[in-house]
Amino acid sequence: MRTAYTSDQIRSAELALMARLPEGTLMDRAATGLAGVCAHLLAGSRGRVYGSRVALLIGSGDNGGDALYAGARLARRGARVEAVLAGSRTHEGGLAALRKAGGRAHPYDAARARELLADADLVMDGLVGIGGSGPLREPYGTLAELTAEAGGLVVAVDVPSGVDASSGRVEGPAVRAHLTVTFGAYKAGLLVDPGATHAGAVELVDIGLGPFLPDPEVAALTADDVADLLPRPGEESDKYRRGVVGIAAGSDRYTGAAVLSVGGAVRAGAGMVRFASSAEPVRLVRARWPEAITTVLDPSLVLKSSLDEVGRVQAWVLGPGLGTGPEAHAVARAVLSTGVPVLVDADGLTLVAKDRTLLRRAAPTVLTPHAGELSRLLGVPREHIEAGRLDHVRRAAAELGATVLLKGSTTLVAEEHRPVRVNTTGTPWLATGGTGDVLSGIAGALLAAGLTGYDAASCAAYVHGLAARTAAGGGAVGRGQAPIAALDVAQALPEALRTL
Ligand SMILES: NC(=O)C1=CN([C@@H]2O[C@H](COP(=O)(O)OP(=O)(O)OC[C@H]3O[C@@H](n4cnc5c(N)ncnc54)[C@H](O)[C@@H]3O)[C@@H](O)[C@H]2O)[C@@H](O)CC1
Ligand SMILES: [K+]
Repeated sequence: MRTAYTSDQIRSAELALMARLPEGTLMDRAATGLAGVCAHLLAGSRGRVYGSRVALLIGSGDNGGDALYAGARLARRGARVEAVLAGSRTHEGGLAALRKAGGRAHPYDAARARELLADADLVMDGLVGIGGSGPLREPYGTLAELTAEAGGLVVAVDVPSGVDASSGRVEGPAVRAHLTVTFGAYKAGLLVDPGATHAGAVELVDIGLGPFLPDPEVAALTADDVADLLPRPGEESDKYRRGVVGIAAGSDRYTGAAVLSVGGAVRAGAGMVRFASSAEPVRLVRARWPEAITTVLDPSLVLKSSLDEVGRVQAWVLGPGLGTGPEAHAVARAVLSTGVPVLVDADGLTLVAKDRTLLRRAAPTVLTPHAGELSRLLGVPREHIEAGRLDHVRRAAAELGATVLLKGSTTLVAEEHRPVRVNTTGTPWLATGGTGDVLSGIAGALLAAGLTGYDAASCAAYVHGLAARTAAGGGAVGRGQAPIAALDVAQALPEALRTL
């Protein structure tokens, strides 16, 4: 499990550790690690550190101090290191070390800074770290924007300046780094968008904080964690014990979502899929997934809130392509009044946004909105959700009394009193119609197998992202990949699952 923390949590741990160590030890560890990573990068891009050009952007706090000491180490190895002093003050020890090692420092000047950045093989962003708050003030904002024109690699020190370390929020200009070298522990804002995108790859330098860290605010499952959580059939398993998932999806108008959701469930290993809908989606699901047991729902029975004709299930998926009219509402009421876990997606979310009483139930509920759907559920503008994904997914879980999986470039899963789980798999190719329907089926199959809502949602997100990468051609994004269709993701599930 990769764990991540807020700035306050890191700061308290640092204070506890610092009290046990001689002054300057932590900064020395941080700067040594930072210089090592930068030297490695320079050796990779230029062949050697000697003679390479390094620009340092230095703010007034200890983040600048880290960059200055690391710059001094690179200068001692023959790099030409020049620092732009942007703050009202500068870390004295760091500045002295840089000068002693032959590095140079200049007061901020926009034209000069632009030249330095354009010429540098590597830019170190030491403007602000975990001490930053609010949008970057000048001249930091301008410098952050200038890093976009930098000719070489941009390395953020601890946190990309302009990114809120605790939440990943970005308000105004912010550094976009190729790599962020972070100290002691991951900051939550490095794993959650938009912060995660600004951070680029993240490298952790151990400074000994481990024993002093509290419970994390954010966690990311690794492949091993997911492999441990995924159900595997035993000798005495049969299709019922492996989990029967009911899927109430599709309508005569929207049929594809049903086929995709059923596909996700079948391929993710459901013991059995029971599909209930109107005649046309049932016909199409039978044609595409003969494994599914189908029922054409009789509207009069649904209006009486009876789903007995469908047969027993251990969990329901409700919503993809269901429509939002009175009949869909009746289906939603019938499904949500059962005593089994229910995953609500797509049109199901629109229905519960209009009628929150549907969510008054004792069994677990998992909601899987994207930002637009969450905006309707919470009555908050979509832009606010996008800018503060971590805060809003937490709020939704508390307010709606459900496990909430917020889809997007970094998918988040929140449940009250648990760390928010952030998904690390996936690919930008996933941003295509129907992939969410496949996800609903995967998560439904895992719920039916007995995973908690929290584990089912986070494992489903992981496996879905992995299958998407597999379908696209491997890796996150880059050459050698091709666009994918939603059904490709369902089809790639077995190959992806075999790697776990
Ligand atoms: N505390 C520790 O034990 C360690 C801290 N380290 C480094 O120290 C950093 C934290 O240092 P500090 O607490 O000095 O804080 P920072 O250096 O992160 O930033 C604080 C300074 O930035 C200014 N500032 C804050 N928000 C701003 C904004 N929006 N625009 C412009 N200026 C802004 C503040 O006025 C203050 O001068 C960490 O991120 C890490 O890089 C490391 O050396 C490891 C050990
Ligand atoms: K920084």
